[in-house]
Amino acid sequence: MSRVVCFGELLLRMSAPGRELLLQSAQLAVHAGGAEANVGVSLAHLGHAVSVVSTVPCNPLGDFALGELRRHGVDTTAVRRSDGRMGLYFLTTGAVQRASEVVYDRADSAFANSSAGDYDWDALLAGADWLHLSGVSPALNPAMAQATLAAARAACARGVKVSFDGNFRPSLWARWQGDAPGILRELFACADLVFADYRDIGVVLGGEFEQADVRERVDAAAAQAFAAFPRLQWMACTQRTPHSVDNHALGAMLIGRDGTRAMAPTREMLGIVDRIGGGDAFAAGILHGMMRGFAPDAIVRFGLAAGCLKHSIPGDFNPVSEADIMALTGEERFDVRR
Ligand SMILES: Nc1ncnc2c1ncn2[C@@H]1O[C@H](COP(=O)(O)OP(=O)(O)O)[C@@H](O)[C@H]1O
Ligand SMILES: O=C(O)C(=O)C[C@H](O)[C@H](O)COP(=O)(O)O
Repeated sequence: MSRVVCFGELLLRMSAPGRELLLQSAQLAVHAGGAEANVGVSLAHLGHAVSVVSTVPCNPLGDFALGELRRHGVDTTAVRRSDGRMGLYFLTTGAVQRASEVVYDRADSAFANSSAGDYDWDALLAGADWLHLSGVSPALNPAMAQATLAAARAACARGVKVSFDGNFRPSLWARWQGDAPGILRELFACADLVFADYRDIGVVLGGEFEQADVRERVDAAAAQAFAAFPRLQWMACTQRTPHSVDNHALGAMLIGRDGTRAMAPTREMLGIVDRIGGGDAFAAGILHGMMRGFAPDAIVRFGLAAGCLKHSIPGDFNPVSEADIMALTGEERFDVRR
């Protein structure tokens, strides 16, 4: 069991029922989420000691979010409570030719209005093996960009490994015209492991990757990332091919500075239930494989299977066990397990 600290915004997802348009009927389903918390919930189900560091408002919405994390075995004692509002996002799930859509309603949330000085990383990182961060937090505003950097630098300074998920959100950066490449470069420089593909590396280092094969683009991007960021050891990413809104193929790669190149065979996912959080479930699967000392091929197969399972589960979280994921990597069986 490892000890993992996840820093980021807790969100509530408000979603239209089934495949309805947003507010087509006067109902919304509510789920707790947020990129880094999603990773934390997965890792707690995989047996790790996880604590989430964040800020939520002192109101019933903040209580709900914390209750959901606790229900999934995540330690919430390091979550600050403050004035302000809960970050929300509204999800309309697509169907047929209509794509899914996310509308954020998170400006001036209690988390977005916190700052670097609110988090005592000496205490928060004591005994931690990994700190997990994502590109969502620095995209919120200048203070959160600094707070995320402070967390990453504190972990580096204390010998805590840093896992950083690119999670590029152009609409958040555009709200304040933040210098995404400059800030993300500083975060990548602190990371041991990044979840990023050639598009993320294109944003961070500039330039485009035009190789015909997507995996060759990832290889080229990884080579540039290892050259630019001496601390970086691993880059992992999925390759998604949407055949339609509900039917995607998902493959995955794990590339190491030492020349390791592991690929998981592509999985066809037909009749996707909910893809939001699939990337976070993948990230948690990769982290789990690394923390358990799996071989690179097994790590990437485990991560991909975790991400695929998430596509079958409504809500942001992927509350599945190691055995659930192993059942998929090992047997390729889809009948009832009895
Ligand atoms: N517009 C974009 N520019 C650069 N990178 C992007 C953009 N959109 C997504 N990405 C990156 O591509 C990767 C895959 O994203 P996505 O397709 O949303 O997959 P998933 O849901 O599996 O995480 C992520 O690392 C994300 O940061
Ligand atoms: O956008 C944000 O700020 C969020 O945190 C909301 C989402 O829950 C995660 O981002 C899911 O991300 P994927 O796993 O890539 O689908």
